[in-house]
This record gives sequence, C-alpha cells and structure tokens, in this order.
Amino acid sequence: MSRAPDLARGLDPAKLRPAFERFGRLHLPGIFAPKDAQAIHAALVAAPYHRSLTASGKSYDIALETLAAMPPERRAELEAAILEGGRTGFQYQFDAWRLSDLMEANQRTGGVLAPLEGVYDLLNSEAFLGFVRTLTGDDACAYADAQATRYRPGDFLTAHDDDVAGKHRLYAYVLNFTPAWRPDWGGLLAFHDADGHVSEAYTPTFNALNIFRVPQQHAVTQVASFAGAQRFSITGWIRER
Ligand SMILES: O=C(O)CCC(=O)C(=O)O
Ligand SMILES: [Fe+2]
Repeated sequence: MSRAPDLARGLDPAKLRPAFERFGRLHLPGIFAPKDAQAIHAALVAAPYHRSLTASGKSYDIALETLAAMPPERRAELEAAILEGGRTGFQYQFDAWRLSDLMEANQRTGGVLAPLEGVYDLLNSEAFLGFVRTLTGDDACAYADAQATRYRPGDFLTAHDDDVAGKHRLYAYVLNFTPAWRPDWGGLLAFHDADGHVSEAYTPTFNALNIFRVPQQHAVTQVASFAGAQRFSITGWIRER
C-alpha cells in the first residue's frame, strides 16, 4: 500500500457529531478497509523505534541500542528516576517513531514504511480533516502531526491533558492497530474525571480511531508484565495554524 488509505465507507461525521459532543470523545471501530489496516499494522511492527521517556522532569529520545549498552548502574538510576516520577507526577516510557518530523522534512523512505507515510497523507487530506471538522463543528482543524508508538510490558503514560503552550492542539487522535488484546493487559486509554475516577477507558484494539478534545485529562495505563502482545498505535494531534 503506497497510496493513502481511505476512511471506511459509510462513516457519517454529521450523524456522529452528537455522540462526540456528549463527552468530547469518540471511539470509531473499523476505520480503514481490513487490507489497509493489515498493511499499516505490518509497517508498525517494522518501524525503527527509539525509546521515548521522561526522567527527572526531562524528555529523552534514546536509541534502543544505546539503552541496551548502558552500564547497569546508569540504567538502574534511570529506572529509579522513572519509577519515582510515575509515582508522583507526569511520566512516560514507550517506543516511538516520529513520522511527521520525517514527512515534514520530505524524508520518505517508502518500502515497508510506505503504509505509515500513506496514513500521514490521509491525516493531512481534505477527506480526513473535513471529516474531523464536521464531527467536531470546528473549522480551525488545519493539519495533523503523527508518531508511531509501541508500548511493551511495563510501558505507560501518566495523566496529562495534551495542552502544550504554542502547539495549537485542538483534538487528539489515536489510531489503534493492536490485533488481539485483553483489558486485563492494561495499556488502556483512560479518561479521568474531576473526582479522580476513570470516567471511561478504551481498550487497545485493531483498526479503530479514538478522537478526543484537548484539553482533557487522560492516561495510558501501564501495560501489564504478563501482557501477551505489544500495543501499536499511530497517534498525534489535529492542530490549528
Ligand atoms: O496512545 C494513546 O492511547 C494515547 C497517547 C497520548 O495520550 C499521548 O501521546 O499524549
Ligand atoms: Fe495524551
């Protein structure tokens, strides 16, 4: 698949709008044709991930080989900082590949990664942005950024609201490409309410779109040590210029 995938036929954003407006979020299964979804999944499995994490309040992108070669004492320090941060505040660790940075720099590689490049093109097409404008009633939706993510057992992203000054994020989206998952395995996209409860959580699934308004408190719960798979997504924000 080197062309951009099409959104599934029969999705009517005007009809979905009341459901989106109710809680400012929506889960839409069956977002692409099954064949396209399979090609995207294969590309997500093959993507050249790095480790994305925060430690002691700083964000790091670390090559997986660098992490593997880190002296054990340094590695233990890093892990201790991550545990401490997760206990008390905003913290994450997962694997990422920054698709939109490469696309914006015109660095297409094609080949096995072509389906992800196609998704980037779709996300920035009139077909998708128009869909989101009608779904949300928000004409300001101008473009989307994107990264591929892979969560392995132990990975997580603690509560945050996606609102970063200067980034002009209007809506967050997550395209799920995890073929088989059990809610017990964690990795849930959980929405937190003002009382500290989880008001709703979306289980990783295959070929679905989650879309939600920014700002909104949410987290990805830690993937269980016994999870039998990795959680694959393409995620980012629909932004205003
Ligand atoms: O992967 C997800 O379900 C959500 C990711 C997320 O919240 C983020 O990257 O800010
Ligand atoms: Fe988020």
